[in-house]
Amino acid sequence: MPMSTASPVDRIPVGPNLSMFDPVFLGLDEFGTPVYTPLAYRRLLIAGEPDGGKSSLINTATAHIALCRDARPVLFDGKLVELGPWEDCADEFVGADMDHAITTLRRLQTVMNNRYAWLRAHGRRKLTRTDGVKAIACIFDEIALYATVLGTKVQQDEFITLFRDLVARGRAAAMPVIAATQRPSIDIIPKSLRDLFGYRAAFRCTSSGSSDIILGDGWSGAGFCATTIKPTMPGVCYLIAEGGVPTLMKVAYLTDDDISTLADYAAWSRTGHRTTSPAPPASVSADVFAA
Ligand SMILES: Nc1ncnc2c1ncn2[C@@H]1O[C@H](COP(=O)(O)OP(=O)(O)OP(=O)(O)O)[C@@H](O)[C@H]1O
Repeated sequence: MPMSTASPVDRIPVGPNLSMFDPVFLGLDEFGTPVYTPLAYRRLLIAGEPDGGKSSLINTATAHIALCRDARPVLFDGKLVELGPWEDCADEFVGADMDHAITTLRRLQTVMNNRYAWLRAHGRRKLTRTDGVKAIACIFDEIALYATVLGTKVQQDEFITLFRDLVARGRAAAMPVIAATQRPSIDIIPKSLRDLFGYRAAFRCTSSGSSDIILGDGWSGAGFCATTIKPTMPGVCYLIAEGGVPTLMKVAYLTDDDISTLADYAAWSRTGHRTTSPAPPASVSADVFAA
């Protein structure tokens, strides 16, 4: 059968078996070693000044999640443009709408409670790959918008309470959280919330205090400070993992074209509908996406 005209789908290697429980390639460390982390049980905080490269990390993670058969992405993006390309891959996409944000968080809390009830009934402590339950990956960009700008004070407080509960309890229920902010300040990321994130990425900061708010107290004094990342080094961050030492790394970069191509493919593999053209090429069999 002749190949159909080249389309975005043709350029993507078919990978129908990606799993939320597989390690995700995030980038390279300063020695050129690939940095991988599984996301299924992670809470990842991404913070730093504007233009530091937070979007590249959030998009790299979102791309993996969108391509996983066992993941259900729930996206919050008050700015609409960061996660917007992935909307067709998401179970729920929340924009600059506080009512929608709170309703969605309440639904997530209910699902989380149900998952905990199931775990308890089965004498288990956490969901695993073999349970056949999909991970619900909750991705927020930018949290400050929901926590301080949109809606009323009462709504912002409810948002923060529900968000904190999701971050605190989501892990065992296979409901990982990835949250980004360009405001690494104590009012947006109080220590009690920061410490719930086992993984934290500090992109360029303008003060050692901001860097410590992300990485943890004392790291700037120990020589790990995101103020040393120059404006000419977008995509470079310090990544700290539970109990470890911050690693300087450069995150993988997806161009806007890469993102739209991947999102198109992921949307088609999930829904049968393309985001940018009507049908997948005949050269790609739908069988490879069977559960
Ligand atoms: N990993 C990377 N490699 C190379 N260039 C990068 C990388 N990440 C980001 N950049 C460059 O830096 C620019 C700003 O990056 P990005 O939009 O991700 O920053 P940001 O921290 O998300 O900013 P904002 O907070 O304003 O959304 C990008 O347009 C891109 O040109």
